[in-house]
Amino acid sequence: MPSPSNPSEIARETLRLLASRRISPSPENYRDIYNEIAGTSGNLAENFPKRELQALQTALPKETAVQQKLVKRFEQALKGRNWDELRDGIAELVKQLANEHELPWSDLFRDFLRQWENKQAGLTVARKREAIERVLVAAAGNSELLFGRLQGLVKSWAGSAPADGDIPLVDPGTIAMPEASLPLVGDIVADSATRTSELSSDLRDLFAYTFEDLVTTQLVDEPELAADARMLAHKVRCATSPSAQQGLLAGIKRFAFRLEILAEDRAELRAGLLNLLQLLIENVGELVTEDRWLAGQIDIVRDIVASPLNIRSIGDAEGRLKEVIYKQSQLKRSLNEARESLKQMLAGFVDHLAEFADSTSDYHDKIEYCAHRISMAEDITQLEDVLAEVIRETRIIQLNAQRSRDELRAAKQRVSEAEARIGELQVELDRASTLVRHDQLTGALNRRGLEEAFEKEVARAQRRQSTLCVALLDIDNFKKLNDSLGHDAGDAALIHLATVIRETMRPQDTVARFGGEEFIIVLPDTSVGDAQTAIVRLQRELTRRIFLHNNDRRLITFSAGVTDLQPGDTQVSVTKRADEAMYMAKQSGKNRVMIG
Ligand SMILES: Nc1nc2c(ncn2[C@@H]2O[C@H](COP(=O)(O)OP(=O)(O)OP(=O)(O)O)[C@@H](O)[C@H]2O)c(=O)[nH]1
Repeated sequence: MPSPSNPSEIARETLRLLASRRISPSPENYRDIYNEIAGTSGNLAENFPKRELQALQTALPKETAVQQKLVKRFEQALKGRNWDELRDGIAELVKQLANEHELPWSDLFRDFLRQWENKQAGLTVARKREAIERVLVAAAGNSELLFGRLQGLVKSWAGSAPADGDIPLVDPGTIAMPEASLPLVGDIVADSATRTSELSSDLRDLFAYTFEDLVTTQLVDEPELAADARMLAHKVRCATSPSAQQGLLAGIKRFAFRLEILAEDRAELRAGLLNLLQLLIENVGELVTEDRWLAGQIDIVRDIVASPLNIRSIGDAEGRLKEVIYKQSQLKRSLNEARESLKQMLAGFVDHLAEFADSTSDYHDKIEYCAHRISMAEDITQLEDVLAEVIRETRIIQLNAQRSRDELRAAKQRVSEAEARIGELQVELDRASTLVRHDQLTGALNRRGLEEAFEKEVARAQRRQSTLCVALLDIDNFKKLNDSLGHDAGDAALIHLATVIRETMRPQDTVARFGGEEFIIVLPDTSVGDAQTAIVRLQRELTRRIFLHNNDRRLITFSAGVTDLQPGDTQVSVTKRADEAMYMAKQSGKNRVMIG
């Protein structure tokens, strides 16, 4: 049979063959057999490289709205195997990419440089750098967006009022950048017109440089954060693709948040220090009665400056300083009063002495006159009168002398009473005011001190949205220890426990004596599980550091309740919960820690 030559014959023959070969009449099978009969290859439709084009479509950029639209069009064309649509789509995409490169980067850089070097009121180099960093983060990997944002930024700088005086190019405290190591403006601008395609790489370098060299120098006291900054710098350098840059965003935001917290802490620290210094200066006038007080004050400040600063130690020093100053002023006032009454007594006594001297010289004159009258007397009756006068004058002088002696005795008595009062006052003030916020026996905070510390910790936890735990400890069988070893041994045991607590817990944990043999520990930034673990660790430490009294070894144990601060809690409610948990610990056998 001759081969069919025209399309309708080929079509008919195709249908026949499909039937005789029992092949299902799908469009693909029809097309295959048609090609077979017509002697044509799979040609265009057959060769349509669907898989390759799909891979191409996946790789196409989709950052901007325009790009996304074009990719959509490409996808449609691909679905319909429409070569024409594909061709037009690709052409437009290429054109769009070319347009993107036509963004006037060199103009923008000229303006950028100009505004970078201009001095605007309130804008330091550090601020400008910060703004650039923000733009970089916001437009990571999207050059069109980056262009728009940078342009907006440069315009805002241009719109700022020029600075009157010399604005420092670098904020105080910011490290000056060694010119040789600057990977930024100079290099970028030198050939910005020819290297616009390398823009984001240069800006990445600038970004990494900021993290690695500038941020880390500000984090000498924060090695963990500094290590994170270096890690981020490394990641920024490696993040060449838009998706990698996008992936960096969350990390950078987290880092920025931590920097913000750190800045807040530092501000608080600075304010605390300033308060402390102010307090010292304001009250220096009070520190005149005894030099050792002044030395004590200075010692405290010296200690604070010598040790690593933290908000709690400054708060603690401030509290102690206030108490010392209070005591000092009280003591000074009392001493002044006592001195004043001594002065008055002395003045009174001198008056009496003068009076006494007057009356004695009067007496002498009178006796002399009497002696004269005796020598002139002619009979006994005349002598009687003179003698009576001598006796009268002598009595008067005797009475005067006795009165002066009595007054002298009374004054002496009053002086010794005043002395005793000063002594008592000193002891009383030592007891009452030296440790107003601290328990005198153990040196831990007392209830008042705890109240203040608790308030501060709660405010801090709320501000940072962090957890805060409270543990209440009660020594087990303390009465037995007191009864068997004596009250002094009991006191020594309390001191021992307070010492072990202070040395075992973290510096940021607050320790207070809540009552007789009860202690409270406030644990900031701690989950309730971790707080329980910390208190159990304290129990273990107590078994290691055994209490020794007159060579008598006694194991001190305690039961504890731990709870965390809940929304709406007050110090009373949280302490009550911890107390209930502690009670449960006692009920279930003592020497254990329960969560409330
Ligand atoms: N040495 C000394 N003892 C104190 C002080 N304050 C309270 N105490 C004593 O602590 C004891 C507490 O006894 P209890 O409340 O019966 O408690 P406990 O014997 O520890 O019994 P549990 O708590 O059930 O384990 C009492 O004997 C108080 O006198 C103090 O400052 N010094």
